[in-house]
Amino acid sequence: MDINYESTFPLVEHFISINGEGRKAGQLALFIRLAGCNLDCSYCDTKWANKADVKFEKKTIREIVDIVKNSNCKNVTLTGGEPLLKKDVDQLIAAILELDDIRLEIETNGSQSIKKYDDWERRPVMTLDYKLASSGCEAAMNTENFNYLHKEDSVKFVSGSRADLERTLEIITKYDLTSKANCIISPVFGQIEPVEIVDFMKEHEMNDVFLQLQMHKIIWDPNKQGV
Ligand SMILES: C[S@@+](CC[C@H](N)C(=O)[O-])C[C@H]1O[C@@H](n2cnc3c(N)ncnc32)[C@H](O)[C@@H]1O
Ligand SMILES: Nc1nc2[nH]cc(C(=O)O)c2c(=O)[nH]1
Ligand code: SF4
Ligand SMILES: [Mg+2]
Repeated sequence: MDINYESTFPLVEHFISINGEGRKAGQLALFIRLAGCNLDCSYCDTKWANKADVKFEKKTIREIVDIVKNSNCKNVTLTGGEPLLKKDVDQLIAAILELDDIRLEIETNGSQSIKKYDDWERRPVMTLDYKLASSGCEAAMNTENFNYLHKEDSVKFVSGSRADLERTLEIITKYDLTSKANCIISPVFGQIEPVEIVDFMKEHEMNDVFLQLQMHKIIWDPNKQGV
């Protein structure tokens, strides 16, 4: 792929923290957060980054690659907002993957196609949300994406109710998702007790599914930015 290193992206923040979510939870990671989203999930903890008037810095691919190099982090998470919406994001992804020894994860909301990455020689790891009813955005889900999952990818179900958990089970079963990728259930923070999720997993013998709590919201104030 030809990479135009002068292409720019709206960077709202970048920081090093422990990854609080997903299969790399607990490891240090550099987070690169881009502004703007096509969805408006009821529970979104990053609504500020999606506002039309959010403050951002226009950063070129060259500058973002420098941020990655200078971070000395092996894990890099590209998030937002919705990172896959951005024009030329594939060039940004390819440029980061050109660096040695970098594990790149994309946090994506499940509405954007991941098909085109399927045959990349080096491909980022996808953490793909399936938005449930309590998000208000389930209609936007692109289930064709389930055909393009790789084993190291994750499908994340952020659940806020018993109805969300039942739908999670239905979707995992219908698309045989545990055989395709890691399946993760995470509570909508503060909306459902984690024990209710564990009880549901036990009740339905969901042996191949991971429960995940957003670790950064336990370590720091849940509303703190930049962690
Ligand atoms: C802020 S989103 C950005 C990436 C992308 N837009 C998405 O939704 O996957 C990153 C992750 O945070 C999760 N998230 C957002 N608000 C949350 C909340 N209140 N409780 C639990 N998870 C939340 C999302 O579901 C998503 O998995
Ligand atoms: N510590 C920490 N881990 C995270 N993993 C995914 C995040 C995200 O917002 O995409 C996130 C985040 O915002 N903070
Ligand atoms: S898709 Fe992600 S960033 Fe967009 S509103 Fe939902 S949780 Fe927030
Ligand atoms: Mg977050």
